[in-house]
Amino acid sequence: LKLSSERKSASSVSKLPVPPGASFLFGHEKTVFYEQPGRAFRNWIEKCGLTYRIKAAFGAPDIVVLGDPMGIEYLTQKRIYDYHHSRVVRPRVGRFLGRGLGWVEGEDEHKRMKRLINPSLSAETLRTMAPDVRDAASRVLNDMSQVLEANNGAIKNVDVLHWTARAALNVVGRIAFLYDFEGGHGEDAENILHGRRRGVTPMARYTGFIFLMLLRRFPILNDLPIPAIQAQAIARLTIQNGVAREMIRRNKDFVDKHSKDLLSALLIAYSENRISLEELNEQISTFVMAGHEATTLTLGFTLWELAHNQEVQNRLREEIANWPGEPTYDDYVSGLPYLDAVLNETLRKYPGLAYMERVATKEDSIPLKEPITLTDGRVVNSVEVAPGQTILVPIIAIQRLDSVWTDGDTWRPERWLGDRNPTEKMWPGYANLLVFGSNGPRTCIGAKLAIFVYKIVLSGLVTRFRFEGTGEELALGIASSLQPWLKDKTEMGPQIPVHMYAL
Ligand code: HEM
Repeated sequence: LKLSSERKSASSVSKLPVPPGASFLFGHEKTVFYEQPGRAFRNWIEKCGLTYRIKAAFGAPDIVVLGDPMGIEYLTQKRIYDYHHSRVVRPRVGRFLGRGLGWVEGEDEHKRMKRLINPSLSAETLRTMAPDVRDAASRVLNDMSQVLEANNGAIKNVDVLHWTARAALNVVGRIAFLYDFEGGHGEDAENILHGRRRGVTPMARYTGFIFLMLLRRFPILNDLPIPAIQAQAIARLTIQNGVAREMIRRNKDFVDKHSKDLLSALLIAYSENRISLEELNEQISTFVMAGHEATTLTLGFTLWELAHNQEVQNRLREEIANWPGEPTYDDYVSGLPYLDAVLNETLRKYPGLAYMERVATKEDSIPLKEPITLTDGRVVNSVEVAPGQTILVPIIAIQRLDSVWTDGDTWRPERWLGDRNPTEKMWPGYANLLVFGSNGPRTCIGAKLAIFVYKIVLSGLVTRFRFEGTGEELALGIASSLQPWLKDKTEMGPQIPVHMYAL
């Protein structure tokens, strides 16, 4: 008792500014959920500053909303091992991806897994894989060309996620797992992609609010056989019960010790008893899922924006078409500035992980760059938190702040060219965004691969095809990752419709 009251008095959370409008039952969380992703947090940043607290639903303890760049840097780079995934997020990561690198907690275990996987996703390895990435992407692009040819060069209202998912899965299968997903049209690929779709159906979203709130309050619900929760596991189980076993069966006796791909690295570790069969399976599902999903959506959002910005589309096509020969890995990293601007702008406006949520395991003092005025009038430049404190980094809100980006909701790649306003360089992380995390130990390990695959696939798409808008409107939502639904047609599931023409 003594300990807990000491901790309580050390925390300054109850004195943080709090926005108006909390409901008795749902706190601020209902507003967060029903507005477009990030919108509520942006409004509250304008009222309360970069760091404040919100009331949680069902009387759960207040949540600290941390938008301060120094605070985020401190938490994610210096102290990330003291801030764990919450009891809501962690089971969800386990269900969607598996109990692999994204799920593990504890510095030693996490570092051990990272050491095992890092070499397979390094720039050095990716450099050698360029021909395979190109080849695996071409397989899907060729399929698209054929479908267009069969339709006299034009397809109206095509869901581009159908194709970007197949491209991303086909590439990750080939280069990370020596596995042929048959252009994303094989039975395995269909099962994984179909399973994933079921996991993020609008059903999952609309039952989602009450669920999420109840889960926060009663994490034990995670273990009950609730359909919307179980649906999140379908794609992972498809992998673990089929594809992963097949990958292991085919390759375990022929591992090339010099091979740099992820499957070989995992199989070598397994054969040397450094990892268990269970871990092998969990890592495979983690990397098949994480390896294609966010890339699929980022490519999809890009095509949506290009379809609505013909000038950008033409300029991008021109830059790529004018490149002599095939760009190498390094050319893709730094030689095509407009392609890079299109990528950054899409990552800024549509971060796959819209909100990052962590829970303090220790008492801590989080330093802040922007001082805050507490409700007792004191001006401070740190937040004192107690163990168990939930902290939410509103990534999508930060990346769209008008005070930083001027027109935060506008997709405008040009903003990335030339000198940028210094305020745009405030946040730590890739391109001063938080889209891959923020350069700390738990930052996205697949970022280089994702960027490379994105650039190769997008280059192929815009040099072969032209995209136009359909007149539909997108309504973004969150089902663990940022999802595109169609306005007033959410029951149709996530999709990005465009008209597509052969060039
Ligand atoms: C555009 C594509 C991608 C985006 C936006 C993205 C975003 C992120 C973010 C924000 C995190 C940090 C999560 C956190 O700290 O809570 C993360 C972690 C992770 N990502 Fe990615 N990711 C992408 C692509 C990939 C790819 C291609 C792979 C695999 C090849 C991958 C594998 C992972 C893994 C395993 C983690 C967990 C890392 C750890 O906890 O140490 N991601 N990703």
